[in-house]
Amino acid sequence: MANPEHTFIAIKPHGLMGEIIKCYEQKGFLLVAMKFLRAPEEHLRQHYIDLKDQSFFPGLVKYMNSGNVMAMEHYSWQ
Ligand SMILES: Nc1ncnc2c1ncn2[C@@H]1O[C@H](COP(=O)(O)OP(=O)(O)OP(=O)(O)O)[C@@H](O)[C@H]1O
Ligand SMILES: CC(C)=CCC/C(C)=C/CC/C(C)=C/COP(=O)(O)OP(=O)(O)O
Repeated sequence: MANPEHTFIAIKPHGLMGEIIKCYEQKGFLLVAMKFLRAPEEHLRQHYIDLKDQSFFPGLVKYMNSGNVMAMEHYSWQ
């Protein structure tokens, strides 16, 4: 099998984590690593750097930093 594509997916939990993960699995994304953590503000600023000039950027960083996220790595094959 060809080398897999690696995809990062972060979910901000609202009680539907299982359903959301299942949707990705059904689309062929294989969950290979997951970690529940609070993303540091500076990390989020860098992650969303493309959006830094958008009006919602400060709110986005604040929201994503306001509690834990489920950070996941998935493999998929074309
Ligand atoms: N118009 C908007 N108003 C408010 N928040 C937005 C808006 N557009 C994007 N966002 C927030 O910014 C986040 C990142 O947006 P982005 O366009 O980078 O999408 P993405 O799903 O992370 O895609 P990709 O990983 O391909 O960049 C979204 O998950 C959403 O929370
Ligand atoms: C929305 C968004 C951008 C979220 C980012 C969240 C974030 C900071 C994810 C980092 C995950 C990571 C590399 C963990 C390392 O775990 P490890 O077990 O390999 O190493 P460690 O536990 O020894 O540090």
